[in-house]
Amino acid sequence: MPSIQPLPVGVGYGVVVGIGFFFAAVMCGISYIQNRYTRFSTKTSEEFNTASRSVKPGLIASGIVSAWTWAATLLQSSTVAYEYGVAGPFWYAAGATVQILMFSILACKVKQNAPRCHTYLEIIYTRYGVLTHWVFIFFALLTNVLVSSQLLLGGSAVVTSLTGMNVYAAIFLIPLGVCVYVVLGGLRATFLCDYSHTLILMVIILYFMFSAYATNSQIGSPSAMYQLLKQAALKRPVSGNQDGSYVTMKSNFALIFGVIQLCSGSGTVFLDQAYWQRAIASRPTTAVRAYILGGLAWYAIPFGFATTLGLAAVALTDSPTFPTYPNSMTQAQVSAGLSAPFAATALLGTGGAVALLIVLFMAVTSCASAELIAVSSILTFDIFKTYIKPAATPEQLITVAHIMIGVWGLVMAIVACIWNVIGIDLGWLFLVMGLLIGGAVFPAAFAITWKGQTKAGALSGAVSGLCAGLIAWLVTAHQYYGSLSVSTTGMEYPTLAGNLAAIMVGLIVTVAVSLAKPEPFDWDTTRLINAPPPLITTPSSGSIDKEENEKDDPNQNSNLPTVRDEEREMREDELAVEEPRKLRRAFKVACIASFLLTLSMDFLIPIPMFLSQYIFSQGFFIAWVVITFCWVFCSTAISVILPLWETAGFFRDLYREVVRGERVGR
Ligand SMILES: NC(N)=O
Repeated sequence: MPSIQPLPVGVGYGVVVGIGFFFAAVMCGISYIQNRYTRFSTKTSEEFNTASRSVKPGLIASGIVSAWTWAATLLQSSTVAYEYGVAGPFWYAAGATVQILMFSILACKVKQNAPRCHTYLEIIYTRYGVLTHWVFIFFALLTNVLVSSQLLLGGSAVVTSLTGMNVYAAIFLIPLGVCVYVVLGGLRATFLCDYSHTLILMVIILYFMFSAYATNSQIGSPSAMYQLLKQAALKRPVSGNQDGSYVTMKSNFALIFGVIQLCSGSGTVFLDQAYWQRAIASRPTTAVRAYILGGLAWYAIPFGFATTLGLAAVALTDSPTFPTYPNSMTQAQVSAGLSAPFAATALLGTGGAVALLIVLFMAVTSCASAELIAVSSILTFDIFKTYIKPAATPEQLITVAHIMIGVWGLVMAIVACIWNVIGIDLGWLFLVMGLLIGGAVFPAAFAITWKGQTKAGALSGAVSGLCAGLIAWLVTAHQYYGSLSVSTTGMEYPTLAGNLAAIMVGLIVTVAVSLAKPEPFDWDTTRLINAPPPLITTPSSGSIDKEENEKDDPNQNSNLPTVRDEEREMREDELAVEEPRKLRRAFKVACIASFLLTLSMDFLIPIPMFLSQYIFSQGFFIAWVVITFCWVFCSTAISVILPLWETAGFFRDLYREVVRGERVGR
């Protein structure tokens, strides 16, 4: 791949290895504090994989933001901004936010119908048995392998392009530090590292935004950006956009991209254990709030980043500071996701390149940590515990979970190498992913939301969706372009056809087959997943026996104020779980909020702007940029300030315990 290197190779190794191991050291410290001063020990399997189902909504929202922020969220969103103008970031963000909002419905249903599951595949196994379980394990792991390898593909392309670091070294070294810190900390500590990654991400996005729209000598204001985009449209008009303009929502290819994004994002959220794991880790009463907040906060990341760097790449292409000057970017560079790194370098020189490298590394590692622990849970609970050793002890489960994190780190690196060797880039993989997994989206979602779905419906929906997606994709590529190659199969129309066919056939077949031969089902079956045996006094009985609890407490610290607060919250959570009707209100909120927000983001705002063929005036563009800034600030408040505010009491108690050695409750 063509590369232009503003940074020395040592910076590449420094960021990839140095920051990775810095976070591993931070994780050691966090795990020590957690084991010493909280009720939750990282040495127990339940805590390692589910964070004891006790995480508050701000931290869950921050974890959702960080898991859903891929390398592509920064790179591909900037690519579509570079290719389609303002409509690209809009559709990237709107097309991939709605799935997180919709997932709030599933999060609530998990708490109501399977409150003690570790993975969504346990629900499939309990409802539909072994064959369907294996089919959905296939779709789940396919989703994880696509997402994980795509992270490394995009991340390594940029590291190599900016520093000249060997691409294969980058692919293997990026996950190394992440594996170490996930093994050390488990899910809860991963949330805390995710939080710090999100904080850095937000600061750097704001750094780029203020540079491009306020201080930079080459652009420096929304009106200067507007004028530069107008000039760019005269030299390089956008095909399919109204008058070739970069500042219009009337963009045919951006709309097509938005539809692909909607389909593919549905697969990569609904079939990725990482998002179920965040729902499972949530406190039952706040899971819905966490997903709505997480979705709204995430929207600002691709929207703010690409409205800045993607458009800056268009505006600065003819500037001597642009790395490819006097040429434009080649198609290979665009598809590899290099418009954002080139724009950062053109805007801010070496500082911009370093900031871009760091923000990208944060995105890749925080999402990789979510993928590692998600896959480790599937391999541990759905394969090892279900089929290899059903009587496994918690110690054996946690050992397997640790080993599987290493195994998956290796798998993701090997698959990313394969993509590199056969010439698959980020852009191709991004458009094709959804059609491979889309068939299983509705069958998986219905497994927890619709008691009318049958085993035959789930199985036939997923498999026929996959077949339909593959056929529609390949036939359309052949019909339109006369041959099947990496280039023709990565074009907009074939990938659109494949994505739509997979998801719609999956939906229609699962509903039709289930309704054709209904089978009775009661959610009590799934509510029993991992339920404690009767007659044993546990916190879930609603009456915590303090002595028993202290004996079981692996940290032996139950007289600490921090621990007493945690126990009180656990009692409240157990009551909510025992009485699922209490979650009905949350379910209503999830349905109303997610449908209204989806309707606004994907229809009421963009479609009239598309149909009216409106080209932004300078004033409208300025307002657009102001809204972008406001959204990024709100997102920072949700994902950075809210978790701090929620845990202020815990940190106050912790301070007293650590500094004053206090051990009695208030
Ligand atoms: N997570 C995404 N689709 O950027």
